[in-house]
Amino acid sequence: MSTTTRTITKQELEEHNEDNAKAQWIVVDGKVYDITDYKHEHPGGEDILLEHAGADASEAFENVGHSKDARNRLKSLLVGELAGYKSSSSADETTTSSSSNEASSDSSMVKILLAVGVAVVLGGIYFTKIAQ
Ligand code: HEM
Repeated sequence: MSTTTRTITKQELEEHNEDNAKAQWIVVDGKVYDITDYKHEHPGGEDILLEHAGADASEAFENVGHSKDARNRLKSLLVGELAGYKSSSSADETTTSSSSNEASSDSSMVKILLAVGVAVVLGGIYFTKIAQ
């Protein structure tokens, strides 16, 4: 049985570069994929995959506009997740995860409290003016 949820350090990833005769890995969107066997089958060629071995290929992968088929193929090559991965694209700003939803609901609570505070102050000023 393979362990698909393994966490891979940047150092471990970098060791699996094109000079590693045993296994080469690439990263797409924070996930590490084993291209050792797949590189021979890749329709875009072996060299282009090896160029990104041991590194993040997210941008290159997206730029090609790979099909759904290609994305499905990725799943079968998964080794694990890259530790401490931060997306270099802005894609994660538009696709909200449940954790960022929590964070944004926190900040909208602060906005509501601020709005109520401002309303109370303005109301207070208004009524003191009226009372004069
Ligand atoms: C393990 C990761 C990758 C997988 C599984 C993969 C898979 C595929 C597949 C299935 C195709 C055929 C077209 C399609 O279905 O979209 C393809 C084409 C292509 N791939 Fe990848 N790819 C990977 C990574 C990359 C990377 C990192 C590059 C770097 C630029 C790349 C460059 C290309 C190019 C240029 C083509 C077009 C080939 C042509 O139409 O002549 N691929 N890839």
